[in-house]
Order: sequence, then C-alpha cells, then structure tokens
Amino acid sequence: MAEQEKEAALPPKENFSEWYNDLLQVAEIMDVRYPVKGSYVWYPFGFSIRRNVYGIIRELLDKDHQETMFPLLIPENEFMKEAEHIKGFEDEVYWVLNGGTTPLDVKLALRPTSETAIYPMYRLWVRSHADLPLKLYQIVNTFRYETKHTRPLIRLREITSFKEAHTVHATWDEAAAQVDEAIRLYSEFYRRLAVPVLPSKRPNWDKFPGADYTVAVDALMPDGKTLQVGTAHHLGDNFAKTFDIKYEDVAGEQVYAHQTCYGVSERSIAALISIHGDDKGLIMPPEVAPVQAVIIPILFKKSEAVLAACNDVKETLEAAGVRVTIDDSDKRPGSKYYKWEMKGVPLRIEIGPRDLEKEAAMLVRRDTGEKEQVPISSIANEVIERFAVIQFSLLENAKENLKARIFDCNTVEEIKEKVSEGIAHVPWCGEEKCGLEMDEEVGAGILGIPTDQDDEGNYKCPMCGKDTSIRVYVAKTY
Ligand SMILES: Nc1ncnc2c1ncn2[C@@H]1O[C@H](COS(=O)(=O)NC(=O)[C@@H](N)CS)[C@@H](O)[C@H]1O
Ligand SMILES: [Zn+2]
Repeated sequence: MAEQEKEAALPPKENFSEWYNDLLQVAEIMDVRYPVKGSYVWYPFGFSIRRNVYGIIRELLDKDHQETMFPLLIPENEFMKEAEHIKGFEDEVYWVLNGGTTPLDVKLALRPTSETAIYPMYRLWVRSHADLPLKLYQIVNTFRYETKHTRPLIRLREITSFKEAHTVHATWDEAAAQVDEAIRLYSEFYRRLAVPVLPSKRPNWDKFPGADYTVAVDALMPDGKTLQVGTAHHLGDNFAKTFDIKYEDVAGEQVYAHQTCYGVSERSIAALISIHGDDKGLIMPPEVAPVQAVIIPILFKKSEAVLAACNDVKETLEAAGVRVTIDDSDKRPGSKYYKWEMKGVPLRIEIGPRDLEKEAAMLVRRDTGEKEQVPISSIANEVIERFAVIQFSLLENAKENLKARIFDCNTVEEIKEKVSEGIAHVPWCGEEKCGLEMDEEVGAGILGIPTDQDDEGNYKCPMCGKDTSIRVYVAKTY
C-alpha cells in the first residue's frame, strides 16, 4: 500500500463522523473510492481485522452449528412466496434480468438475506423429528438497495460480511429458547470484542418481516446514537407454512416446524473501531488485533546488537503465539510510533542500547500510554499479561461509558434532552400509538424492552399518563 507520505492528521474523535471516515482510510481498513454506491473495498489490514473478528463468531457458532453456503441468486417465485417478507424487502432487493444478451425467463433476486434461498432446501432436508434441531449458518455477501445514507461498515448496499444463521425446531418454545441462545452468543461475541451491547425486544412495528418477534443487540456509538449490531428473529411456523417445512413427529403425525434466524454483519467491526479508538487512531483489543505487538529498535551506535536483540524478542513472542512485527524501516522513531498507534497496535516494544545494558525492553500500552521497563528474559509473560489487562480495561471502560449514558427519563422534555447524548430509559404503556407518537415527538426511536433485566416498577407512560410497569430504551439510531 502506498505509505502515507506526510502524516495525515486525523480529526479529533469528537468530530466523530469525520474521524470515522478519515480513520478507515488512514488506518487502511476500507477504501471507499469504489465506483458503486454502497460497495467498498477491504484493505488487507482491515480484512485481517475481519478475519480475527469472524474467527471468534465461527468459534462460538461451531460449538453447535454447522457452516455451509447457499446460492446468491433466488428465483422470483421463491422470493415472492412469503407476503410479509416481500413487503419488508421489495424496495431493497436487486434483480438480475438477463444472462448475457438473453433475457431470463425467471427473474433472479440477489439475496438481501437468505430465507427464500434456504427454506425450499430445508423443505427437502427436514423429514423427521430426528433431523431437528437443524442449525446452519453462512457468512456471505448480501445486497440491499438501501435508500438511507450509506456508510462503510455501517450501512452498505453490498454487505460483505453477513453472518446469517437459520435454525429449525420441533416446537415454538424450542425456537424461543434458540432466540435467547442466539442473543447470549452475540453478547459473548461482543464481550470478546470488548464492546458492551444492550439486548432488547424490538416493538412489533420494528420486527423482522415475517417474524413473530425480534430481539436485537445495540451498541452505543461515540456520537450518542445506537447501532443495531445483531438481531435474532423468532419466525414461528410462518415460513414453514409458506415453504411447507414439515417433520414426522414421534406419533407419526406431519407437523409444521418452527424456525429462527439471526445475523450480524461488518457493523461488528464498525462498533469495535468506533468505541475503542481515540484521537491518535485505532485501539485494537488484543484478541482481534492483526498486529498485537510492534518492536521498534532504537538505533544509534551498537545497532547490530540492538537489531539482534529485537529479532530474538520477535522469535520468543512468535513462539508464544503473539502476532508481532519489527519496524526496522529507516523512518525516525516518532513517525513509526505515529503509524502503529494509528493502526491500534495494543503494545509497542522499544529496545535501544540503554535497554540492552540492562537486558530490558520498554513496553508502551496503546490504550493508556503507560510505559514500563521489563526484563527481556520474561518478555513473553510480560507481554501476554498486558494483553489480558488491556482487553479487560477496554471492556470495563466501554461498559462504564455506556452505563453513564443511559438516563432514566419520565417526561418528553427529559427524553428529548437526553437522546442527544445517549439512551433514554423510559416508561411505556405498550400501546403502538404512544410508541409512534413518542418517536415523533422526541426524534428518536424505541429500541425495545430490555431482555437482560426484570424491571417491574410503577411508572406512568409519558405520552398517555397510563400506569405501566415496563420501561424501554429510546435512542437516536443509525
Ligand atoms: N445495509 C446494512 N449494512 C450493514 N449491516 C446491515 C445492513 N442491514 C442490516 N445489517 C446488519 O445485519 C443484521 C441482520 O439483518 S436483519 O435484517 O436484521 N436480519 C436478517 O436479515 C435475518 N435474516 C437474520 S440474518 C442487522 O442486525 C444489522 O446489524
Ligand atoms: Zn401510553
């Protein structure tokens, strides 16, 4: 990649939108110059973050799911089968009309999501209760003709990293348990990225097209808006009836199956970058950092000895499983620090003649800037210990920041004021009319009813004044 000649200055993070856009380029995450709106190009560095992040979701899913891959093209007759689903996607789906110069006799949809590609095959695969539960997932690109403002990693027209799981169960309750399990798995996935998320049950008007209900996990972005970073849907037997997915139960009866589907996308990486970064650039949690440690030789006289020591340290760390590199380019140390801080490398290791005299190395944490000299003889343990400390500290800081920006509100005025900073925790009577009116009045949406806390209290709906025992999260969203 063309090295940044002069050091491009990053706007301060408080100008979040500019900071985010510039950082994607300067840190070489995604190149937004591709000539199709809503399609972006992964730089290799960005792609290695994606590899590490999706390695975690695969690790979690592979415990009791199987990965596979279905075709991208969906014939119109299958796509148009489930009425709710069509209504929800008809404005977003791309169609292929020709093969070369030959018009196709059946229009083909580019999958916006894969229910209508997968479920005709589930109809063939699911025969008996012994085939259940069936839990498959795929990580593919999907296409949605988004009309809202497209943004790299956040709102793409070609979603490049769409992980969608589709499960089949014998009963509604088993499918409901799977939705809970999906949200637990997503919460664990985001914990590994040091990103705290809020799980909540979406209001009916905001559920997935064709679903009985939707539970989502939201992350709070630095600008006070929330980003939906994962969703799990209970599909009831709606799609089973449409696609005739039945199994023979133990009594020999033919029974419609119950299903779920749940997905995350590269928004997971958008949240990771946005929540942990600072004015100097990325701060990568060690678990997913493409480069976990960078060794900077401080070269004056005796440089062979310094370089030899740096290579020894690199080999020792590699043997301990650390993703490490030496920056022995002829740039001055300051511009090396700048480059690797921009790329969010969790630990810098400085080794110069003075360190050598003490057979030590200087460790510098990217998240706090803390410097500490450690003996080279125990460098692997020192480095790995610090990774755990950094990982924990990034998550704790993010949790505190989230907690500090959830505000209990009881009046419309309070909600209006607080949703510009973060998330309002608001009583709601549960009526759609009040929900939509609130949305209208405060310029922010109901995220949903939190699923990770039982919050039975005596409240009054701020719109109609009715007594209610439930409170919901309300926030401006991406
Ligand atoms: N245009 C988009 N760009 C990036 N990510 C998106 C986009 N649209 C949706 N997502 C992400 O993809 C997740 C799943 O999308 S979804 O529509 O909610 N659900 C489905 O498509 C279901 N079939 C489960 S996979 C969302 O929670 C959101 O995090
Ligand atoms: Zn009300």
